[in-house]
Amino acid sequence: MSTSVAATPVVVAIDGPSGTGKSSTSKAVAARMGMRYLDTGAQYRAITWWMLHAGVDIDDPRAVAAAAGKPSIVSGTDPLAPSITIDGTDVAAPIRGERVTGAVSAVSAVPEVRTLITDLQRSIAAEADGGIVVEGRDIGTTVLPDADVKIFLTASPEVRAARRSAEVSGRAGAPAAGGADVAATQAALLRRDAADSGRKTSPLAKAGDATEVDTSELTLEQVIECVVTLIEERGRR
Ligand SMILES: Nc1ncnc2c1ncn2[C@@H]1O[C@H](COP(=O)(O)OP(=O)(O)O)[C@@H](O)[C@H]1O
Ligand SMILES: Nc1ccn([C@H]2C[C@H](O)[C@@H](COP(=O)(O)OP(=O)(O)O)O2)c(=O)n1
Repeated sequence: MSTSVAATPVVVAIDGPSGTGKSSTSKAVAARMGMRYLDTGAQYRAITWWMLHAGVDIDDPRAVAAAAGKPSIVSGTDPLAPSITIDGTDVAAPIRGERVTGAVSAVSAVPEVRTLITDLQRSIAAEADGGIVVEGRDIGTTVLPDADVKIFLTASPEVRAARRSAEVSGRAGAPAAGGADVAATQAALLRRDAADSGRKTSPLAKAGDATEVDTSELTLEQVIECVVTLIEERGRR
């Protein structure tokens, strides 16, 4: 098992669409290598939760922009116990609900929201003495363009939808996902991909210098090993 790879803190950017394995891989890699971990999607979800909670019309970009600076988001970066609060409220569970998932692309497309959250992400990364794995959609392209290692995870829409459906139906009290549920999940994923890739400000995109890893046919352990190897190779250069 690997520990720290270099004397200087390593910054790793992991981007890609939903269900490609960003969170699972990033957490495991950070834990194994003694690094911090930042889930930037959770930050966009948290501000979306707050907007909905505060009654902001999320379909009105000017209203979203005007409210964006009001709440305070705090991300805990321990990969074994990541946390997220907004104005002191623990929102780790409610930000995964359908309402937030359906609204997050609209809120995260607003430039004022992105500027505030990007600044927050950069300051968290700058404070991570032992290095950090940051996962999201625009980390390699916009947030941390000088990251030491950049990875772009992909997987087929069918595989991503099956993973998400299994995850949701595995939650306490949830029914097992059938074919129709997987098809609906896939349609929702593709809609969100289109919105996230099509927005004007820092869309979901692979950085030119990122290594693309298709996880469709790989186990989670194989993806983790692949990322650890890429980080170790970077450390030896
Ligand atoms: N390579 C893989 N093989 C099988 N299941 C995976 C793999 N990577 C992730 N998963 C599972 O797929 C689901 C979505 O993974 P997650 O890491 O949340 O993706 P993302 O952060 O890209 O949306 C989780 O239930 C996770 O355990
Ligand atoms: N760096 C990021 C991270 C997430 N977002 C937005 C776009 C995504 O659809 C949402 C939610 O991201 P999240 O990583 O939680 O999504 P999944 O868990 O992969 O479904 O946030 C973003 O715009 N930029």
